[in-house]
Amino acid sequence: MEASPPPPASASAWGSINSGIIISLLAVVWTVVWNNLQGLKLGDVLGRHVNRHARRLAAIVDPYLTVTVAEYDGGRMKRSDAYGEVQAYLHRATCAAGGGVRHLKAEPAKGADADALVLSMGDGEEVADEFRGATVWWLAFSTPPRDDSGGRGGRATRADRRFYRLYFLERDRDVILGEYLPHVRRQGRAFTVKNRQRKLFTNLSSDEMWCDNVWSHVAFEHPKTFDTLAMDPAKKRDIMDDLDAFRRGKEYYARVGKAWKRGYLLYGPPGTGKSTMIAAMANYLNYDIYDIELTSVATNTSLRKLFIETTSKSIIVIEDIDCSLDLTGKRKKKKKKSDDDDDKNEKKPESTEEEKEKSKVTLSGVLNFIDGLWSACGGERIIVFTTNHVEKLDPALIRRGRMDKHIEMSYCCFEAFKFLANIYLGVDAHQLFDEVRTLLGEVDMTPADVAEYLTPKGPGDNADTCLAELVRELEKAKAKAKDNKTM
Ligand SMILES: Nc1ncnc2c1ncn2[C@@H]1O[C@H](COP(=O)(O)OP(=O)(O)OP(=O)(O)O)[C@@H](O)[C@H]1O
Ligand SMILES: [Mg+2]
Repeated sequence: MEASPPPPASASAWGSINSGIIISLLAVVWTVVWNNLQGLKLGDVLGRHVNRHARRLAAIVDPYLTVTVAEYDGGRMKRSDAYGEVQAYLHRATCAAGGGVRHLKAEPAKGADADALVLSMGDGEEVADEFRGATVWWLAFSTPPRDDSGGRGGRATRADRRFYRLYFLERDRDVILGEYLPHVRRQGRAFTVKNRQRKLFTNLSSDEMWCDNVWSHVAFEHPKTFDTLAMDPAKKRDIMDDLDAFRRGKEYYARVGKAWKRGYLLYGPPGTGKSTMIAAMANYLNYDIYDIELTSVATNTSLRKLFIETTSKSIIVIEDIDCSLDLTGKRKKKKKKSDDDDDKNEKKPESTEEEKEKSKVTLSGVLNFIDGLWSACGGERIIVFTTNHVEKLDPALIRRGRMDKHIEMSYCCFEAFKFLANIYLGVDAHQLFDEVRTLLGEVDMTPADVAEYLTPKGPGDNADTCLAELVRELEKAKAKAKDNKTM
């Protein structure tokens, strides 16, 4: 049986009345002296203490209830979300000067900052909190690991089992259970999102997977934002508005009965900024990125598992969807025996021997992943596909409802060029701008190439030399295009 922790000192209604009163009086005297030293008014201090001790005495006739939040509940290997949320909620009170917590626990922060520590209450520490006139106390405690698991069960059974226990008065039951606890979870989540180190996840191949781990991650620190992404300003605004509407759309999606997710298809030639756009979207929304390498996903079942293990507030990306698998418009062709029991009734795409080797995920597996029943779990996810060849994709894959917004990433227009010139060279106007405008109207050049020519390469390079080089390259491209036409 789990060892029961001592009740919180502040909630010591079960202590003897006499010692309670003596301790209370001593506490009042000490605090009055201390606060007078700090310059506070005697009346205020006395008033506060009388209130607090009156509450404690009231607790003698009004018993306490408790709610315990475990870090790992049951045999689960995944840390409980509720525990993390309570820990985050209590973070400020734990670290606050004068908050009463003297012993803190420190763990290395998972993220890019190697020096950062996550601080939480040490064992036996408690903090008080107020909510709608009710006082509650949170106590942190842990118990030794269970030794009946025979070494099974991963992290949950090898380390101390940690808990938070909430104490509150019977009379506050409704407000605490109905309002305070949801409030703690919401606030804890908001704190975590605000302070978290965003992550870029990639799926592990089936040989690398262990336990329930299907993703590995690094800190996501891509510098690209919408402020440095060159594209038609109206189009950029439209995308940002769309993302804003999605982020705020929880009630809307619930009202119309749709899962809270949105699909974006980014298509266009190489170097037009599709991957860059994904980074800008993640930075704008403050979401994590799950980058799925589809060729290392063994089966449709594994794909579903990957999806289930993603968290909300994330962008799930499949780059170059046309190259990852043979998903291109062959759904209705001949039916083959499936590698995966789950896929028995699916029509597999026709593919070469080599593709069959690696492509065990089918088109219908991907369709299910995007909008099957499981895709509704969790919510607040964006799914992004990128491709260089939109015309090759099966229409079912990219129809509205699956890929809700189709964004063409195109060759560099004059507006995008001006934007890049400003970022790379700090110029808004130049005598070569007119020439660049004419040439960009005649030849196709990607923003990636334009950005490269506008990047100063040495100490002698400046706006004049970089723009002159860009004009030269545009002229070369124009001549080449002309030659190709006449051939
Ligand atoms: N619209 C753009 N604005 C600013 N920089 C851009 C833009 N497009 C491309 N770049 C720059 O060009 C480089 C390549 O872009 P990116 O990788 O996003 O292209 P892509 O469309 O994803 O190409 P691919 O189809 O080959 O994956 C990036 O380093 C990026 O900085
Ligand atoms: Mg790319």
